[in-house]
Amino acid sequence: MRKMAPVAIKRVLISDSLDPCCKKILQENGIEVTEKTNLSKDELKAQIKDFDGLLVRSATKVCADVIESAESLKLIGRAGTGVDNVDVEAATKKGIIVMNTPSGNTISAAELTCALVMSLSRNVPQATISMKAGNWDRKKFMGAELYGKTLGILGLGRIGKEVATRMQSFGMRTIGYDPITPPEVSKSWGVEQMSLEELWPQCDYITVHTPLMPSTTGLLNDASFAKCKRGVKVEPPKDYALVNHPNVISCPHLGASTKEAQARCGQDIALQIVDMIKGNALVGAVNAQVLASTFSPESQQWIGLGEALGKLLKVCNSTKQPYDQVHITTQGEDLKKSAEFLGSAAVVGLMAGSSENGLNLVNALTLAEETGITIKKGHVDGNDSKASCILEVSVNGSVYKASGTVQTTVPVLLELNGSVFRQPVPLSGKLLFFRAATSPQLLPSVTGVLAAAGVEIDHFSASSVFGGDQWYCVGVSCLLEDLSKLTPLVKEAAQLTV
Ligand SMILES: O=C(O)[C@H](O)COP(=O)(O)O
Repeated sequence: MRKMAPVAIKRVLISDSLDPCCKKILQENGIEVTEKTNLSKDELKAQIKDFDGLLVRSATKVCADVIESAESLKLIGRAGTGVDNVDVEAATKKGIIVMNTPSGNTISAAELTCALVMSLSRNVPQATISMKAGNWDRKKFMGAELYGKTLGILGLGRIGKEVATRMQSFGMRTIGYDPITPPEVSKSWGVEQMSLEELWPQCDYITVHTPLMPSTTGLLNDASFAKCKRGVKVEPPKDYALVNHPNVISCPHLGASTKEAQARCGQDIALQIVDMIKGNALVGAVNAQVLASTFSPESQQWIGLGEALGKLLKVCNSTKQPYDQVHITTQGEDLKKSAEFLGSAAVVGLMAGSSENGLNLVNALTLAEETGITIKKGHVDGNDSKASCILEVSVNGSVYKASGTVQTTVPVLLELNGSVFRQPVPLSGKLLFFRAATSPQLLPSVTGVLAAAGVEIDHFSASSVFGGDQWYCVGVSCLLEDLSKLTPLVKEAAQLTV
C-alpha cells in the first residue's frame, strides 16, 4: 500500500548552533535550510513566518509569542532532550508538533555526572586551582572513596540508568526515585526504588535527572536538605553564593557538550524529520502521540473514515448548536487501540472550519475540550465483530449517530441515525443525504429537483425502513445551492463534500 506523508516540511530555520550533519541530511532530502543563530525574540518572531519547521537546542526560547507569530509552522524540533524552552501547550493548541531527540545526549550527560561525582569526592577542581596558584596542599584536599557509599538518583530515565550502572562499577550502592519507571525495571539495573522520604537520609551523594516541570522545580529545598545526611554531596547549583563556596564544584550546562552528543542529536532530529515527511514513522514527538499512531496506510484509511463521519454528523446537526458530547466507539480486534486517533479524526471532521488556527490531529482534542465538548472513547470486542467505528454526538439532548467501516481501502457508511444502509455507502466525493417517509413518488420528485438544478446523480443508496422513514444517500456532481428546494419532499436533508 502507498505510504502517505501526513506532515510536509519544506523550509526549516535552525536558530541554535547544531552539528552540520543536521543541515546536510535535511538538504539531501529536499528540505531548504536557513541557519540564523542568536536571534532576538523580535527577530525570531519576524523570521518564523516564512518557515514550516524550526530547529533549536536550549538557547532559543520558543515562547507563546513566537508560536503565535508563526503562520505556517508545523514542527518545532529540539536537538536534545529537554523541551522546557518550548511552550508545548501553545504549540499543541496551534497544531504544531514538538519533537525531541530523547537519547542523543544520554551518554555524554551521564559521563559528565560521573565526572562531577568523582571530582566532588576528591576535590579535583579545588586542588587544580590550588596547584595553579603555586601551592602543594595535600591536607586541605583530603577526599573520600566512593566505594561503599550510597548514590541517590532522582529520575530513573535514560540518563539516571546510565549514571547508575557506571557508578556501580566504583562499588557504590545506587538507590533512586521515579514516579514512572517501575521498581522492578530499575531493580534489573541495580537501583532500589523508594520514596523521597526514605531516600534523603540514606544518600552520600544525590544526582538529579528529571525534566524541568512544575512537579520537579525546587525538588531539593530547605525541607529536603534538612532530611539529608550532614555533608551530602549534590550536583551544581546556579545560585552564585553557592557556586563561590569552596566546597562547591560547578560548570555551566555542559551535559550535552561533546562532539559525539551534538552529532548524534543533529543526526537524530534530521533523520526523524525525514522519516516523518516520508510517512515512515513519527519518532520523538512529545505532544502528538495520536499522530504517531497514524503512520500506517491502514490507519490513514480509518482516519479518513473518522473525519468523514465527523463531517457527516456536523451537517446533520439541524439545531446548528455546538455539540456538548462526542462519543467514539471502536469495534473489532483490529481497532482495539484506535479509539484515540479515531476520536481525534472525528473531532477534526466535526469542528472543520471552526478554528482560526487550523485544526488537525495534534490539537483536535485540546481545542474540543477547551470549547466545552466532552469526549468519550470506548471499545467493544465481540467475538465475531468486524472492525467498525461508531460516532455519536449530542446537542442539547438530541443524539446523532453514524457508523462506518473501511472496505478495501475505502471508508464507507453503514448506518445513519438508526437506519442501516442496504449497501455500504462510499464516503467520498459530493454526497446528499435526506430522510423521508417511504413513498413511490419520492425518488422521481427528488430526481426532478436535482435535474432542474443541473445536478447529475452518480450513485444512490437507501437504508432499510426505520420508524416509517428511510435515509437516502445520493452521490452528486455538485452540491445543491439551495437545500430548502427539497424541503417539501423530505423531513431532513444535509449535504457535504468528503
Ligand atoms: O536537554 C538536553 O538535551 C540537555 O539539557 C542539553 O541541552 P543543550 O542542547 O542546550 O546542550
